[in-house]
Amino acid sequence: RNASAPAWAPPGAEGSPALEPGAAPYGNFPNYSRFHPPEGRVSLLPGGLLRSLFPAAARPLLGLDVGCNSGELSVALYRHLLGLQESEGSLDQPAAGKDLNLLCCDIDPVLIERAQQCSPFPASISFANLDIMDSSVREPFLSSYLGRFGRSTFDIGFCMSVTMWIHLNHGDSGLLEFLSFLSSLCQYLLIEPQPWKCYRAAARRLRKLGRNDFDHFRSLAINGDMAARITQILTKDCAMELVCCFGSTSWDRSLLLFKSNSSNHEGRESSEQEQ
Ligand SMILES: C[S@@+](CC[C@H](N)C(=O)[O-])C[C@H]1O[C@@H](n2cnc3c(N)ncnc32)[C@H](O)[C@@H]1O
Repeated sequence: RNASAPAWAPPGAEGSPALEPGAAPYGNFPNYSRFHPPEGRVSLLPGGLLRSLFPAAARPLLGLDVGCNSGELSVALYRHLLGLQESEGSLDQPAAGKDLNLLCCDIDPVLIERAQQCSPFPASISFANLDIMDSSVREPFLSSYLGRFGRSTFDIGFCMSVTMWIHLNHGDSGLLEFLSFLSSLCQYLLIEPQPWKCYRAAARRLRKLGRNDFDHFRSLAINGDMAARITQILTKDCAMELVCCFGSTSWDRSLLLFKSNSSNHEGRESSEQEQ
């Protein structure tokens, strides 16, 4: 690794002038998808996933992508889950027989602007600048989006390579609050947690630079096998069950799918009503 690149940067980011050390304290790397391409992760998900998770849903499905960066993974997920080919644009009918609306948010307004400009599916994928940890803003914002569909929760949430940044910036309590919030908001949750070695690298690099933003790091009691810890929190404290682990990507990260056991989710209500 090039000494001038941040240690928490994606592999291959060496020497990129856009990745100045300390320039991305939230993991808000520009061009992130170039270094951590979406294909490596979406290809782990079965194409018919939505149909198997929501066999009875007659209405459009709603998804929330937290920490979407400039949207490349969001668009790839949308295409993959609906069975659309790369060449197909917004006029094409989803082949998987499901209608999906995605709300994608990120704390970085510049990344969101880029995502909005490049989105091939503006009618179905919305990008919004939102700090998901700011409850005074997120609650009205998300309620307003859900309200447009007459809903109060999402069918599925995506949280890909985001938990470490929430954890480093907001500590153990922030991570617990974040997971609890997501589990109350989404019937299913797909999470790609960063492993602990990434934390060490991120904190070490910023410490060397004299930054103390990640003071939380030394006091984190939630540590070690992060996939196991996050699974434990979601299943013990957040009334979710682990449905599936889609395996590790070549970057040693698991894709974990959880399902809420709570009866608050409309997906369950509507499929029960339909029977
Ligand atoms: C490492 S990138 C992952 C991007 C994308 N999810 C992927 O996996 O390709 C982490 C993203 O989370 C965003 N992020 C971090 N903290 C956030 C917060 N509190 N609210 C919203 N987005 C946040 C960062 O800006 C960054 O774009």
